[in-house]
Amino acid sequence: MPLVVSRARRLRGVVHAPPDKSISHRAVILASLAAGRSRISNYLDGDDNALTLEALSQLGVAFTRDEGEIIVEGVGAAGLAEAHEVLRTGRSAATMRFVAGLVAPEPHLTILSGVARTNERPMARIIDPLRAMGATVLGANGGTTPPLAVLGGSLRGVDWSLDIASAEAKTSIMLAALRAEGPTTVRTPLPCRDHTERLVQAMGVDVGRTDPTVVTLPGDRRDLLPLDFRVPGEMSVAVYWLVAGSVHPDADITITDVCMNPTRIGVLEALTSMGADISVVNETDGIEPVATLRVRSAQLHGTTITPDLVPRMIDEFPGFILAACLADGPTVIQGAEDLRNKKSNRLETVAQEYRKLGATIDVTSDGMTVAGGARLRGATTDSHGDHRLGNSLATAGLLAEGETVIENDGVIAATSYPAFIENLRRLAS
Ligand SMILES: O=C(O)C1=C[C@@H](OP(=O)(O)O)[C@@H](O)[C@H](O)C1
Ligand SMILES: C=C(OP(=O)(O)O)C(=O)O
Repeated sequence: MPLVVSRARRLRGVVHAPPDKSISHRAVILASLAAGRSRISNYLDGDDNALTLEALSQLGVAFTRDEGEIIVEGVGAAGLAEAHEVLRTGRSAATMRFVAGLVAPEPHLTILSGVARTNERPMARIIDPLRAMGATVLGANGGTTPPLAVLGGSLRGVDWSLDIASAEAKTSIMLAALRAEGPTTVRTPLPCRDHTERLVQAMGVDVGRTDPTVVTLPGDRRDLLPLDFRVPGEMSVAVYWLVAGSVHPDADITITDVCMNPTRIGVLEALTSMGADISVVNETDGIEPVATLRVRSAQLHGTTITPDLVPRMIDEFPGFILAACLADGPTVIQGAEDLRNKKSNRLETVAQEYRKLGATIDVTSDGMTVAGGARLRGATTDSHGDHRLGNSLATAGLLAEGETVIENDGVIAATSYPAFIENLRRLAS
């Protein structure tokens, strides 16, 4: 059913950020390799994360689940079982990339297949390094896209330079490297999310991190220590309220439990540079830092997002661009060409859908120019099956005149934010 959102008279209240999708994937995958029982609490109840659990179960990992808490029985030195059916990865590229790296050190055949858009997403970034480590990995389109077939075995460590700052590719290589012979080094052109590094370190591995773009793992088939970990809330969904709270003329919103990992807070830097009034309170540290954010109405002005900031706000663009549409003056986004490779082609789909609401956006080869100063009017829009676009369009509906309709195939609630619609209605009431 399409979601219909009307302009909010004001936006007030406290919302709790739902669990981080990326960290949820990583926590259960790493726990499956531990020698013993791990406890992961606040696991995201979303479609992508359910597929990661389904894949682990097919690989012989036992777990029990009670609401958001998952007890994972790690396989340790015994290793994973061979899956007898294709592992379904649905719309989740993270599941496909991570599980391919996880199974590569096993002498097993694993087939991974997604749906529709996922089967167009680039996989050479994991296929090439996993092959260099000794796995046989096949993909469609000359070894560049899903479905994937991984025939694993004994791997050797590599020194691999990714030509894109992809944390999913880095994690895929790191998962293979944990059980390879000898050390592995992964280099990225810019710093990108480091959740895997933090969790692996907490599980007893000596992670070498002298530079934020380089990570080294020792390899040599070590067991990981079990994990007792609570997944923090996600910045990439807090962004909807940070943007709505900034650009709505009568707003005061508090968002609790937001992960403040420095590799994820680029959008705070971007919004603050545009004049946003966002305060960070109660910051606590742990494997991941967490804080409460309070945002109040402010007049935003356009900015330039330079390539170095892009990986640190990569999933926030669909929401951030709404702020750019309503700021005074133009915003230029550079170095963001990989947005074409997400759950939708986010340069094209985001521009196309905000234009329907009255925004002026020129897409460039590596980003876009957003004119700013838009007067948004409700229209019928489409999420293109991409939760972050769907949730951003619903957020735009709070600011546009009249009614905004979002065709969304259920993704608005199902992928990353089960309570999104309830939270949106409550803030606007
Ligand atoms: O590491 C991760 O969990 C993710 C990294 C990013 O993808 P890339 O690695 O493709 O940039 C991001 O867009 C994705 O939603 C999750
Ligand atoms: C791109 C995303 O996820 P994935 O790469 O796992 O499909 C996302 O959720 O924004």
